[in-house]
Amino acid sequence: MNHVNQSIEDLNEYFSIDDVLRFEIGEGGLTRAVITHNLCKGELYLHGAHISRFQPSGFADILFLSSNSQYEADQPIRGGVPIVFPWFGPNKHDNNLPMHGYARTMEWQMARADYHSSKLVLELKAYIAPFELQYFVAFSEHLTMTLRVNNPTDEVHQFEEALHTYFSVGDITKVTIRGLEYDSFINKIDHFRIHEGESNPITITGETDRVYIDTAGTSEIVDPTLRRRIFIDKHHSKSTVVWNPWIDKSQRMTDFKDDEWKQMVCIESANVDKNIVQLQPHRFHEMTTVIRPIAY
Ligand SMILES: O=P(O)(O)OC[C@H]1O[C@H](O)[C@H](O)[C@@H](O)[C@@H]1O
Repeated sequence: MNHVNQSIEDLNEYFSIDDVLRFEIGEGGLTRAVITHNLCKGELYLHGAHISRFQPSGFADILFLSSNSQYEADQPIRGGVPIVFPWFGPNKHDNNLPMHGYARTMEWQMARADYHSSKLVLELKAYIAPFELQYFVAFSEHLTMTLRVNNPTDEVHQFEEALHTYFSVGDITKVTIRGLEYDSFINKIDHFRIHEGESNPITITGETDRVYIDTAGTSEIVDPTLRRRIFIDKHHSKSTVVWNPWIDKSQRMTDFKDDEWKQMVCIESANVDKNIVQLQPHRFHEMTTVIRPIAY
């Protein structure tokens, strides 16, 4: 189909699947896919290819979504999984460019929807010069996200990327994050100084904004309040970002409620800073994250 203007009618005609996938107008008039199958419920906005909901059967929502989120065409949605691309944080050459790049505020195009073996796979596409992007999202008992970046040019190009996943937690002060012990990190709230890794799992006791470089392993959120663990597996992601704005920053964020820091933590699968990707001509790079909740 023509991927330029995708109306709700066109999207439903080409991609809807009975009792599994439909398209509708969501918050702020933005188009979203609604996923309902026997293993999970989900939502994905074409604005930013932004997953705003993932709720496997038997669990409360896995993703945090701010009740103050704006849902405006030029703003990122606050919560869910914003895609950070092609730079992380402020642009290093031009401060007027948007924080975290263009991907999270542009309109993505639906390219494919397949349902088999209780797994719904959506493919979305976008173009951010000089890159062609494909985003594969599989909704099942797990949530699997793969960002594929293609370099169709004859030159090497570099980019940073992150799947900036907001996790919903029962009480952030009781949560521990495992899997990053002994790894040193860039501490953004301490003038970007390198801090040595700690032997204990991470606990959040204040504003936290850490970039772990060369960390390719699985992380785990242990949430005794919601009685669940969430495993975060990664492939071809060498950086991990841990973020919670805590009290003061929450009050400064207009699209975030003052007390919502208690109910969320971001664990971001990424390739940033020294792990920036140098993409050779006519090659692609794929970064995958799998979100696996387990009750306990
Ligand atoms: O407010 P945003 O542009 O969505 O950024 C939210 C956060 O994203 C990342 O986690 C960065 O490390 C933080 O420094 C930033 O505050």
